[in-house]
Amino acid sequence: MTKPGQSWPPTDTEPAVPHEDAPAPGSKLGVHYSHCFGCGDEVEAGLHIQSSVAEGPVVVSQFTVTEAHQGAPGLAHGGLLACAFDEALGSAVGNLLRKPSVTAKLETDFVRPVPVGSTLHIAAELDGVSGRKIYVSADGRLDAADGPVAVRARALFVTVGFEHFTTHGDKDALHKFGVSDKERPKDWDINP
Ligand SMILES: CCCCCCCCCC(=O)SCCNC(=O)CCNC(=O)[C@H](O)C(C)(C)COP(=O)(O)OP(=O)(O)OC[C@H]1O[C@@H](n2cnc3c(N)ncnc32)[C@H](O)[C@@H]1OP(=O)(O)O
Repeated sequence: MTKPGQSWPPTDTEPAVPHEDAPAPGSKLGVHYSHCFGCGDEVEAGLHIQSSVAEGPVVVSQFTVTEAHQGAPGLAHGGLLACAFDEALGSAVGNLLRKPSVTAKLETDFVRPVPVGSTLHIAAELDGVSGRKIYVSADGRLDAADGPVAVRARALFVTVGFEHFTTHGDKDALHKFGVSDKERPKDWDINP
């Protein structure tokens, strides 16, 4: 992917304009799937990320690091932090554009250690769209929205069809969303 100093997005893009049905700035975003490791409320050791819509094509998320998320003693595991950014970036894409999309590429810069007990404030912004490709980036700041940057991330999401989840996913779990083998629910316009 891009290296520091290279342009981002890496290709010509159109502005990422939020969908007319996207939640308004200030809206809290709920759990998109209760078993999601990033936001799900039924995953005890999950990240329990909470997100809301901000001004601009931006979603802000908070993630508090617990002992379940350690790599070194008292410090967050880098892979866990990447996971938090995947969720925060995906939440911006899914909720603002309302197109089912999956992460194709995720790049993280770990700028400073993130201790257990600290809360990362992640601001994810849609940077542009090129066909099915959606470019999005985020900063994660320690313990306050204006705290020091601890992690930065950039990602490419690719919009997929309904069949991505029905073909590759768990059909029984999808039935929870009212998905049959043939029919897509009318309101199923973001990721399950
Ligand atoms: C409200 C909802 C909140 C949701 C939050 C959820 C956050 C979590 C999101 C995830 O973690 S999703 C799970 C992790 N990701 C995956 O499992 C995706 C696995 N990969 C795939 O399924 C396919 O590779 C993929 C759908 C991404 C692309 O396959 P396709 O066959 O549909 O498309 P194609 O390979 O033609 O790629 C489309 C475009 O993207 C480009 N592309 C794809 N992968 C790329 C890559 N890795 N790097 C750069 N470009 C890439 C590709 O070159 C092409 O560019 P062009 O249109 O310009 O030709």
